[in-house]
Amino acid sequence: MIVEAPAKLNLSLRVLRRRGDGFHDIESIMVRLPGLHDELEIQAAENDGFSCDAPGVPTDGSNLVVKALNLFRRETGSTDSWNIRLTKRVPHGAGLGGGSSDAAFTLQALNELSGNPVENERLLEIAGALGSDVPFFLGEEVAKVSGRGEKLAVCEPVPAMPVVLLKPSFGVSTPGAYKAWKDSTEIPGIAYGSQAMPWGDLVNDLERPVFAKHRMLAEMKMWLLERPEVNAAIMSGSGSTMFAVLESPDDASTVVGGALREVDPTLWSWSGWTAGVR
Ligand SMILES: C[C@](O)(CO)[C@H](O)COP(=O)(O)OP(=O)(O)OC[C@H]1O[C@@H](n2ccc(N)nc2=O)[C@H](O)[C@@H]1O
Ligand SMILES: Nc1ncnc2c1ncn2[C@@H]1O[C@H](COP(=O)(O)OP(=O)(O)OP(=O)(O)O)[C@@H](O)[C@H]1O
Repeated sequence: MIVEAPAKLNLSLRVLRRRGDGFHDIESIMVRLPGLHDELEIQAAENDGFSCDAPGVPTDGSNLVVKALNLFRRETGSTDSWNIRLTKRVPHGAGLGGGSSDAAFTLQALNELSGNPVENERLLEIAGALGSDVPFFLGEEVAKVSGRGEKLAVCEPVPAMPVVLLKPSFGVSTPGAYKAWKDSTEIPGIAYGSQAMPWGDLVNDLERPVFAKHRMLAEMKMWLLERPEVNAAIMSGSGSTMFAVLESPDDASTVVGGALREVDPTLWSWSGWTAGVR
């Protein structure tokens, strides 16, 4: 079975409060990027096997795909063995939920290949144990997420939008971003507030802690906001990816070319459409 595991963007990310368990309650509108996805090849085998082609992504038991397999087996008592090959296309440490998506789609595929022994509700609980972004990938392509990330709700229609993603060579630690959130301060002159879109606000409360540590991300955001082709620009998740909502998909190469020339020639970039109402 070949499975695509898409990335996600946070169109809005509000951090509400720190919880007693060390996590934070959030409210976020999350959207998949169907065109930017990892690929999982899952086959029945004599013995378990896992391979991954990307440098910097663990291939041992700490990989979220292996963790998903182990949790699925513990849940079902299944003795089946699987060989899983992961081809990474979503950069990691990027705020794009790459590993989380891999875990969710591994869970879903194993359940299907095993005759659906695990009910959806229980699958969501297992997903939540794998990580806060994992449950989102078992639901709709656009969803309102709350709690730690395990509560999914239907959200108002969001249009599919043309976007450009730009990521510097460094990643951002998600735990570090949340840890720094409460006491972080704003850099003067940087726009942190929400940007009004026809369907709602683009805003990310983790920009404040992350920009305090990585000023170039703040400067990249301001550079994007000054471009006539860009309607809005914001960081996704805990970063380091910044994304711009474009006036037209035809402007993508102009924006990317300008960023490579004027911001950072080593930027990773991707352009395409978010999921949503066409
Ligand atoms: C930033 C987002 O990606 C936005 O979608 C998510 O909130 C984070 O999702 P994730 O990377 O799957 O996060 P997890 O792997 O569950 O948690 C990593 C660490 O981030 C912090 N964390 C995560 C989620 C959350 N709601 N509050 C937190 O404080 C915790 O220190 C946690 O130990
Ligand atoms: N299958 C996987 N793909 C990518 N990273 C993985 C995977 N399994 C474990 N990891 C580890 O988990 C870390 C975070 O992975 P992931 O890509 O989900 O986070 P992210 O891109 O920062 O997304 P977000 O910040 O939105 O959660 C990686 O830096 C890597 O070390």
